[in-house]
Amino acid sequence: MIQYNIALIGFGGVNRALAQMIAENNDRWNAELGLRLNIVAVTDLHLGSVISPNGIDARLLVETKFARGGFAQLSGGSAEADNEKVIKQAPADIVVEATFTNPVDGEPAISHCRWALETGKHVVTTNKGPVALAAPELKSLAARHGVKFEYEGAVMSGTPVIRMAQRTLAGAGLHGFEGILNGTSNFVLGRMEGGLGLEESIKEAQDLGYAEADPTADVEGHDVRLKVVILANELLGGKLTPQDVACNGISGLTAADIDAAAREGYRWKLIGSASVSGDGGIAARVAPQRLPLDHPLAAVGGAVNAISFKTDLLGAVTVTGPGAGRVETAYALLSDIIAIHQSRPSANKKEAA
Ligand SMILES: NC(=O)C1=CN([C@@H]2O[C@H](COP(=O)(O)OP(=O)(O)OC[C@H]3O[C@@H](n4cnc5c(N)ncnc54)[C@H](O)[C@@H]3O)[C@@H](O)[C@H]2O)C=CC1
Ligand SMILES: N[C@@H](CC=O)C(=O)O
Repeated sequence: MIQYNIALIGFGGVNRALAQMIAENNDRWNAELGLRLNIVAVTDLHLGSVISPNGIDARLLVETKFARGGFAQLSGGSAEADNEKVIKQAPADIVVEATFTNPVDGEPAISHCRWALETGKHVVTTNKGPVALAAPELKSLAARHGVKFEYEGAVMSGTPVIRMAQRTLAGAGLHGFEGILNGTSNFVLGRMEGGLGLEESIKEAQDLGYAEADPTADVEGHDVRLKVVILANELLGGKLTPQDVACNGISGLTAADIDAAAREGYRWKLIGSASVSGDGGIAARVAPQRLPLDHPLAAVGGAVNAISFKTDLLGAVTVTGPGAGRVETAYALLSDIIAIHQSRPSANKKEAA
């Protein structure tokens, strides 16, 4: 059995859900995978920070109602969120970055990842900022320090599309994709079809843990734009920045637009897409589209996402699954940790034997 010490950066919906999973599943993971997770540090802008080399009881972390600065009441705790100290000094093997996504410059999450990798710690993250805006730098930093930078949850939450496409569509001639890549806007469109207003629908998505800290990023398409950049760069060999992706969200759609589409046998969906063009460039965009009801993406409802990969050998390969949610996204972090566990040299030696 291998025990991984982990540091949680940000203690909002996703990292709390991961702590809850740890409280409930360590014994099963040990039996099935030969690993256990031990939380040795947590830091959060509002709650403060705590380092405890022997481990913090995951159940106590999720069950305690901490007030602002409340980590000060824990042994080794402080009311200040000293992220740099926690990331550099905590005895963690893996840093779990789940602070807010900053779509403009990716900070402070990019710095969090840099500090971790530079001090020889693996990083797993659901934060789209570092992946969309600094992946080449962070991957090369990871390689130089012999650690991993993993980010499956940055696109489609717990639905494993990045690793799946990289590994199982290799050689199929992937040349493009289109998909529903934002759970909040898809949920909101569905609620508006049912007669609810935009603001009330967004509020529901927030309560369910789907929306970004600033939900403008969801409804204006900025979140999908980051995901399109990530997929185009990871899977199509692009070097896109968000500025390369034309972007329109759903905030301009009115109840009348939605009703008219329904009467005419269509449904509005926010679609992110990219394709390799004849000259080898990549054309990418985010825009609401009116899809006929028999289109494969038209039936995808709620916070579910779907992506259709366009390949030479298989035609379209469509994957659908959760696109947002606290537990769903925490699962992506777990899947990254398992990927790190399974890629360790001794695991590979065992497989080869
Ligand atoms: N909730 C979801 O369905 C999904 C979320 N994500 C991404 O995962 C990340 C976390 O999401 P949630 O947990 O839902 O967000 P959240 O808003 O519930 O939690 C973020 C936490 O980070 C803390 N934080 C913000 N800035 C900080 C800083 N500088 N230092 C320390 N703590 C800081 C906040 O106090 C908050 O507790 C975000 O980047 C989000 O875009 C990705 C996929 C799905
Ligand atoms: N706010 C995002 C969360 C996942 O990336 C969404 O709704 O899809």
